[in-house]
Amino acid sequence: MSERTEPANEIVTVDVDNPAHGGSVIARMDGQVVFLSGGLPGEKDVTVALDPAKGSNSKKSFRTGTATHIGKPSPHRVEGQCAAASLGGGCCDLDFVDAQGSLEFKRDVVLDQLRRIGKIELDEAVISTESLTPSLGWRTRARLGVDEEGRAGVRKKNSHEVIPLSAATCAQWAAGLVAGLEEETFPAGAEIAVALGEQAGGKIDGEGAQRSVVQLTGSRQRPQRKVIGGLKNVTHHVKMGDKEIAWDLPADAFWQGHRAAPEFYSQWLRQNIPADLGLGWDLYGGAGVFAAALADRVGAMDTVDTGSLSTDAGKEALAAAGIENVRFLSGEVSKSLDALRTNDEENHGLHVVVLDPPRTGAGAKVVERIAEFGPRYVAHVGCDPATASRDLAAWIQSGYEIKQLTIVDAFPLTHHVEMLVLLQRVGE
Ligand SMILES: C[S@@+](CC[C@H](N)C(=O)[O-])C[C@H]1O[C@@H](n2cnc3c(N)ncnc32)[C@H](O)[C@@H]1O
Repeated sequence: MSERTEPANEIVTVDVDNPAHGGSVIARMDGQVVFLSGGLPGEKDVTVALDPAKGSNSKKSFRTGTATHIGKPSPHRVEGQCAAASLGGGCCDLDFVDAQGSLEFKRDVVLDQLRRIGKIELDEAVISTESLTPSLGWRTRARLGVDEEGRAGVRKKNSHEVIPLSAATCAQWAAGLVAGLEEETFPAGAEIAVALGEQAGGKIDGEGAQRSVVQLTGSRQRPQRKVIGGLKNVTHHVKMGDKEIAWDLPADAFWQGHRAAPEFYSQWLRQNIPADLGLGWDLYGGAGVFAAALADRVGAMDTVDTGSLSTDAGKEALAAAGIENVRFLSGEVSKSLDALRTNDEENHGLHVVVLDPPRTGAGAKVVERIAEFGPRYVAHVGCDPATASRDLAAWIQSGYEIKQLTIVDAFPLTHHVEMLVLLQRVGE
């Protein structure tokens, strides 16, 4: 029997146009669009190894490929900064661009998705951008895969294969996050959640940093969890106005990825949402960070989330901070809306809704349902430009207008981006 050989990659040279959603960039080749990874906007004479045009790809008007040599690099190009990504890790797909280039890349993607998906064209005056710092070592929580030999590490891109910690670590991780774990063995196929405690502003405690390591086995939806190292919970401190609030959270509970994010987002909310409001809702509220940020701006607040670990931590944190006007509910947002209060104790109605859905977005139906309750202000936080654009279009269709869009590079080294959007009911 003859051996099957893989077809050799076709090599072409292109100039890069604009960035695309998902971290690739777009070039054109004889009128055909090429989505290529490893390139930056404006780069010229880029050598591309095209992926074989097979299956559905061959029938479509686009090809995919990888940049292998850059003739005329972007002024924003830097040496790859992540050791794990250089070995194929699925973590840092944009580790070869500086902070300014990263922010411009993400701004272009967000505005493009708003135009294409949301049919939304914004006035420059309502758009602002921000890069969270630091741009390296910004993550104090991570999830590691475990290989057949029991070694923990970064999963390869689109694969279950693991790059063991002894071979490489990820440049997103704060110093000390995974220290010593390269010498331990874990059950094959488990997931390891690890977290470090932080002071206000995301500053890490240095040598004395608290750490928690939680092993997750079994199904992804309902894993068996076991604290296998350090503390049961680590503490995150967030400054809000003249208060500093402390959250004690397990390593596997949701907390914003960038260590400066909770404080930045809280300040943004406090700057953009006026005081003296009636009722508020904090939907997909996690541990109630946004509810806490607005607690002194509203009469009362209801927050809803499916995650019981963060809900429990939120209840404790707000009680310890003396915040008494926030009520935590566990459940799916779509099924909980009718159970939420519609007035505060002084009979003021629903004035503000904050929603921070997962990457899939809230969905047009949920947005339309919330809009029926008629809040004056909506703060929509979206971590996927495509689904957020769809949700924002639904807000506009439901009678709201965008007053402010802040595009935040909250996930440096990756293509991910956060959108903080303030909407107001038309006529308010
Ligand atoms: C991006 S996080 C926002 C967390 C929160 N705003 C914070 O800053 O901590 C999304 C949250 O949505 C929750 N979630 C996901 N799907 C949900 C749903 N259908 N209904 C309610 N909560 C959901 C997750 O548990 C997670 O806490």
